[in-house]
Amino acid sequence: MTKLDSFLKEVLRCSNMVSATIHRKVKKPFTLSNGQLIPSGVTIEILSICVSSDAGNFTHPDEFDALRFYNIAQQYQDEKTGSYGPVSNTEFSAADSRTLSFGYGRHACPGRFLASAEIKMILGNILTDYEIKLPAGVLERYKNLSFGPYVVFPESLEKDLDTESFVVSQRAPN
Ligand code: HEM
Repeated sequence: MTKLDSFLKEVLRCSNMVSATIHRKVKKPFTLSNGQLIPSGVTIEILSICVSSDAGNFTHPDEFDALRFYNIAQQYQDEKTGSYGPVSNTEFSAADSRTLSFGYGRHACPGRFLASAEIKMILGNILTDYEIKLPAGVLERYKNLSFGPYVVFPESLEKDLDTESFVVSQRAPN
């Protein structure tokens, strides 16, 4: 399960549905350390995609590494107890300042634990009951398209999703 956790966290790090999270309406004006005034009434947001792809946070941040967080967690594992300790933040459902996938701090997503459990149940069923493969001749995943702050399927893929993009067949019962 720790490897699935790592895989899911890396999927959100690399292919989040949005490139910006933590939107806030400014109630009182304030000034940044570079002198820029942020007036009241405007909406600000954090470009989380810049945080999660920062080389200061992750080695080779542009690569998809399914075991990235699993390997980070190993560094924090207590040899005696086997637990990973609170500092690793490598669980899929952790609100993590290096990815911001679920936000961070007081307003971090409260639904992340439910989302994590649901996604794992769905994936568990798919992996148990189905064979999944790319269509013949296709060797890599389609490229994400960005539309404003949103990451969307390429238009052609939406049409083909059921038939061609993933060849899915149900396993015969044992
Ligand atoms: C993979 C699935 C999900 C992702 C990636 C996600 C991500 C986020 C993000 C980035 C925020 C903004 C945090 C902020 O502004 O600081 C948020 C807030 C929130 N999410 Fe989720 N979320 C997911 C699933 C869910 C589910 C399943 C629920 C409810 C059952 C939920 C309920 C909420 C609520 C109520 C807030 C507002 C929290 C607040 O403002 O205090 N989310 N979520």
